[in-house]
Amino acid sequence: MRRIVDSESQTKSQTVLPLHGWQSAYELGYAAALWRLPLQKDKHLIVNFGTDIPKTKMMLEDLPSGFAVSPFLNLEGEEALFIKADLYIRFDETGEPVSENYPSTESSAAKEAWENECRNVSLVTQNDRNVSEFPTNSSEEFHLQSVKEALKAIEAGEIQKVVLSRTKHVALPASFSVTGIFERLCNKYPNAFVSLVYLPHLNQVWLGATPETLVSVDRQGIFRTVALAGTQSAFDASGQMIPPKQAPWTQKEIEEQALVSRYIISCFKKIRVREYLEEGPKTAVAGNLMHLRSDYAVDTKAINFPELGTVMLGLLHPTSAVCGMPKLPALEFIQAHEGYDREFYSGYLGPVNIDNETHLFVNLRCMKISNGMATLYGGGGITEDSVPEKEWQETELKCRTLLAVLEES
Ligand SMILES: C=C(O[C@H]1C=CC=C(C(=O)O)[C@@H]1O)C(=O)O
Repeated sequence: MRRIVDSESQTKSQTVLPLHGWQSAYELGYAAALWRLPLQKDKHLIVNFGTDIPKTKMMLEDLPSGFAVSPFLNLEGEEALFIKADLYIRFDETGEPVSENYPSTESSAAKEAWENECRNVSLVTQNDRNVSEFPTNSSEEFHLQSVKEALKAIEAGEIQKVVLSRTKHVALPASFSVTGIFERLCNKYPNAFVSLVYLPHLNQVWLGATPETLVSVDRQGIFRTVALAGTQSAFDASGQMIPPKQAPWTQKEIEEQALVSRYIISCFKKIRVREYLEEGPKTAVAGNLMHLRSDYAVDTKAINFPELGTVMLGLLHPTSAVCGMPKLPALEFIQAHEGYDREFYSGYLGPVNIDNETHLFVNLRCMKISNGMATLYGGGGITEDSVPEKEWQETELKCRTLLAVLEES
C-alpha cells in the first residue's frame, strides 16, 4: 500500500501525536487502532507489535486490554480478531498524551522502532479530491432484484425482515490520507464512534463513523445496548435540517425498529434479566441521516451479573438491525442473495478492557481501504412494507455520505 499522508506536521519531537502514532504503526506493518468514542474529545491509540492477530473468543472478563474486530459472519463467536494492546495512549483534545500504558514488555525493540518512526514520519498535505467510482455487481438492478426476492420470502412467511446491503468501489488518488479522513469524521460526526484500524495480515484499513452501540460496559458496571433502525434524511427537500422531534416516521420504519427492540428484549428474556431500563424510541441524528433508537441499560453490579456483556454479545450479534428476523433464515437469505462477502462490515468493533471499560459498536457507515481502492458499504432493512426503489435510494444515501467525506479531502 502506498504511503498515507496528512496535513498536520509533527512539531513535538518527543510527544507522539495520535495520527502520527497510527501512521507510524502502519508504516512499520504493526496492527493498530485509533478511535474516538461518541460525544468525547479524547482519542485513543493501541498498537500491537506482534506478527499475529489471533481470532479470539470474546470472553470480555478474561481478555487483556485491546481492540476487537469481528466479521459479520461470527455465529459461533470464534471469528473476532483481537488486537492486543502492546501500547495504549490516550490523547486529549489538543493531541497531548494524557495517559500511557505499555502492557507488554516483550517487544521493546519493536517499540523503539515505532518511537523512532513517530519522530521521523513525514507527513504531507493531502490535496487531491479526485476519487473515481467503479461500477460493481451490486448495481441498482441487482439490488432491486434482491429486494424483490426478499419481499417474496416475507410474503411466503419465510422471514419477517432481512437487511440487504451493497458496496460502492472507488479508486483513491495517489496522495490519499486515511488519517485526514479520520480527523474529518471525528469533526463531522461528534455522536458517532469513529475508528481507524489497520490489519496488516489482511492488508486492510477499516475506517468508519458508526452510530450503533452493540455492547458497552462502563467502569461502574452499567451495561448498554441500543435498538437502531429506520432511516431518513436529516434534511428536507429545501436542504433545511428537520428538527428531530418533528421527524415524520412511517409505519414501515416504526415496525422495522420495533423488530430490533423486540429482538433485544427476547435476548434479555432468554437469560432471565428483567431489570433493564428501556428508553425510546426517539429520533437519533447520525450525520445527515436520522434513525429511530431505543436505549437499554442494566446495572450488572446491582443484579450481580458481571459477565452480562459477554453473554449479551453472544446473543445479540448479529442483531436484526444488520441481519433480520428470524436470525438464521435471514442470514441464509443474505448469503444467497447479496452476492458479496461483507467481511467486517456489519460485524462489530471497539475497545475491550481499556481503562476498565468495553465499548463495542456495530461496524456501519464504514469503508475498507486496500490496494488503493476504497469499498463503501450501505444496507437497509427490508420488511413487508418496503418499496424496492426506496430501499435502493437508502443504500445510495448511506454510501454517498461516505463518498462525500472522501471527496471533501
Ligand atoms: C445496515 C445499515 O444500517 C442499519 C442501522 C440503522 C438503520 C438501518 C435501516 O434503516 O435499515 C439498518 O438497520 C447500514 O447503515 O449499512
